[in-house]
Amino acid sequence: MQPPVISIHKLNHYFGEGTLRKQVLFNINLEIQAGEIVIMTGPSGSGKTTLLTLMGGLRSAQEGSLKILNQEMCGANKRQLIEIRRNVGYIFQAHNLMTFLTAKQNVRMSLELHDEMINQDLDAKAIAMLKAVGLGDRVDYYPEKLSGGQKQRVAIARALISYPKIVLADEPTAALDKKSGRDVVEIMQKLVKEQGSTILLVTHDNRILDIADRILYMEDGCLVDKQLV
Ligand SMILES: Nc1ncnc2c1ncn2[C@@H]1O[C@H](COP(=O)(O)OP(=O)(O)OP(=O)(O)O)[C@@H](O)[C@H]1O
Repeated sequence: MQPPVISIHKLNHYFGEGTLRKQVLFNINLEIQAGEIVIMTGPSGSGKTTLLTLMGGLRSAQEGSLKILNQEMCGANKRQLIEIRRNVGYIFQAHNLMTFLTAKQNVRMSLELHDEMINQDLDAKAIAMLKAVGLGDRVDYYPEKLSGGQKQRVAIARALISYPKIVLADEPTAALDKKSGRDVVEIMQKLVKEQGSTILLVTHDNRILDIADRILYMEDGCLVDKQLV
């Protein structure tokens, strides 16, 4: 059997220094296998985003063990964090598209960061990915000419075009109406299953819980067992 994509053991995390130091994650234990769709939910301030950013190598783990693709992130240096991020696709609530680039250029840009892509037809790859998210007729549009759902689909195309092993999504439907939110998560679900990626999605949106293989519930910095569906 393959090792888990993410393996967390007795993880604690703190913000602040000295007397202001505050513990926000408490004894987190978690394993996520390749190909799983995992949704994490729970009250505001419970620590979901903090855990997500640790799992994406966006901040370094302080105490306990956090392995991403078998690489220990606890005490990792900047170079190791950057290295691991190459395997992760990020999708945020605010899609963070570059307003001065078209949909195609936004998607293409994420491939330009990969050395092995030099000499490949990046435009063709970006267009194919935009088609996969249903935006084949919008490749040359600037973000301001796209709806919220369309912008989020560009963000998905941008995150998935490099076939990341791990996809992290933080509230990807928060700014969307019911129909667009549903479309967006179904596209994500389909593509990550096709690519064999693992997805971890943080949400308050109860309407999308059914796409998950597993639901985690976070409360006061702890992962708790709770039957949700
Ligand atoms: N950079 C930071 N510095 C200090 N405290 C922080 C920082 N980021 C988060 N916190 C605190 O850590 C705790 C967990 O925050 P986090 O954003 O992880 O929660 P969350 O469950 O994602 O909340 P939400 O659902 O509202 O996004 C909160 O008490 C928050 O105030």
